[in-house]
Amino acid sequence: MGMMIEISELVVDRDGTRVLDDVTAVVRKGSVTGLLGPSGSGKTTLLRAIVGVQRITGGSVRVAGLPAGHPELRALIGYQTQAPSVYADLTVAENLRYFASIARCDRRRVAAVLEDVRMSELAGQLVSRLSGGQRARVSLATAMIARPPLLVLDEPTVGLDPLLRRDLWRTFHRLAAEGTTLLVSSHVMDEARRCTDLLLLREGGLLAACTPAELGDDLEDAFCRLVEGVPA
Ligand SMILES: Nc1ncnc2c1ncn2[C@@H]1O[C@H](COP(=O)(O)OP(=O)(O)OP(=O)(O)O)[C@@H](O)[C@H]1O
Repeated sequence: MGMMIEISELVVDRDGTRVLDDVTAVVRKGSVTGLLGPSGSGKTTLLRAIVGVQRITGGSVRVAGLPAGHPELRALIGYQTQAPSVYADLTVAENLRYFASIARCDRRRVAAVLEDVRMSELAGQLVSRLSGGQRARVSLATAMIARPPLLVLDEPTVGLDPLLRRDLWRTFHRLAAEGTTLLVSSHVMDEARRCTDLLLLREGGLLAACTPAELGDDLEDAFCRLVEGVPA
């Protein structure tokens, strides 16, 4: 299996502070890779570097064989930031139709993607009248509308109840089975179990690249030990 993302000796400084320090990692095509780490460990910054919106100090980031930020990558990557990026004064469906037209994709995708995020019943609702979790799901749907081969999702399950969370992870795996690569950040260690591959960050450094099975049964404990540098 080929690599969708190749990160080599990546260094990022933000406002004079080293935020990522010598990160080398890969994301396999077709994987559901979890990017996990405590708050402030650099997850968002790493995702930004992959999407090509982060100035980097050193090293390299390549996506589908091209340098991150290359114009050709724009159509290949769906990015969901932590801040829901949808229009409050439009309905759910209007938002999706708008993003579909920008991405020049078939409007018939709107119904399918709303079903994916379990928002079909609220299609006619104004976004300003949605809950935070519902708004986040509309935002996720906009990232998925054009069926990009790579989805980069920054904490997509924050604020969702367990059922929705489970549904979304099922959707992620269905997309992966259809050939999409997903890179999903989370600070909830429990979600690590749902990933095929894991990248663990601590204080801007890559702590481990492994599978959930390699961490053992008690993920929370394994993670704390890794972060604290305690031998298992
Ligand atoms: N715009 C910025 N300018 C300077 N430093 C920043 C900026 N944004 C974030 N940082 C710093 O970079 C470090 C990593 O932040 P980042 O947002 O990448 O972490 P994170 O792991 O995504 O955290 P969280 O889970 O809380 O979102 C933090 O120490 C943060 O203070």
